[in-house]
Amino acid sequence: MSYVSVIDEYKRYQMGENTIVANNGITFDIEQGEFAIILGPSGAGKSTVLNILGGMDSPNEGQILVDGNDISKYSKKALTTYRRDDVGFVFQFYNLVPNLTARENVELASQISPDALDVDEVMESVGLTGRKDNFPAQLSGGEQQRVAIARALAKNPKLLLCDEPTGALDFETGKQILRLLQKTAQDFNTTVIVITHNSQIAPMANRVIYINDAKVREIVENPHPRSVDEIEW
Ligand SMILES: Nc1ncnc2c1ncn2[C@@H]1O[C@H](COP(=O)(O)OP(=O)(O)OP(=O)(O)O)[C@@H](O)[C@H]1O
Repeated sequence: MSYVSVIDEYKRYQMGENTIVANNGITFDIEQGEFAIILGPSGAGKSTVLNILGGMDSPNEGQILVDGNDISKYSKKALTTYRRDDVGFVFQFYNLVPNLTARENVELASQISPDALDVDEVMESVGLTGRKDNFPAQLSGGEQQRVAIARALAKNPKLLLCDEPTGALDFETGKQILRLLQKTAQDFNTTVIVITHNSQIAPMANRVIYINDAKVREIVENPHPRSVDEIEW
C-alpha cells in the first residue's frame, strides 16, 4: 500500500445557486520519502487537494489514506491532532510570527509536537545556524522561507505540504528552497508534496501529478530525478 492514497476524491463548493467542483474524482498515490509535485494552472484544484491532505478541509466523497489511516473519516478532534502532529505546512508567504526570533518560531512548533526534532539541528540542516536570533523582518525572503521550512520540519511530520513555496522568491533563492525541499525528502525520508504552476521544475520530482480543470490528467514517475542545478527556467 502506498504511503499516501487519494481515491476518487470530490470537493464541491456551493456558491448560492452554483456548485463549483474544485476536485472531480481525484486519484493518485505517493510513496514514503518521495518528493512529489502537483502541477497545474491557476484554479485547477491543487490547493484544494493539498488542504484536504493536510486535514484543513474535508472532501465530499472519496478516501484520503495517509500511512494506512483514512483521514476523511476523522472527527474534528482527530483532524486537529493529525494537523498538529503529522503535517508540516509551508506557504508562499512564510506566515512567521513577527515578534518571535527565528529560533522561537521553530520552537513554537516543536513544543506542541510529541515527536519533535532538536530545534538547533533542524535549523542547521536548513542553513540558518547564524540567523537564529534574528526576527523575521531582519531576514531575507529566502531566509524567512527557511525558517518556515525548519518550523514545519521540527515537528518531524509525516507529510510536508508546500503551497507555491517559491512563489514570492527570486529565481536563485527559489532554486535554493527547492534544493532544500528535495534534500529534505532524501535525508529525512519525509514525504514532501509541492504545489506549483512552474512545469520547468517537474524533472526534480520523483513523481509529478498533473491536475487541470479539477481532474488528474497525467501522473509521471521519474526514476532519476534531476538536481535543481541541472534545470533552467
Ligand atoms: N472556499 C472556497 N469556496 C468556493 N470556491 C472555492 C473555495 N476554494 C476554492 N474554490 C474554487 O475551487 C477551484 C479550485 O481552487 P484551488 O484553489 O484548489 O485551485 P489552485 O489550482 O490551487 O489555483 P491557484 O494556483 O490559483 O492557487 C477554483 O475555481 C476556486 O475558485
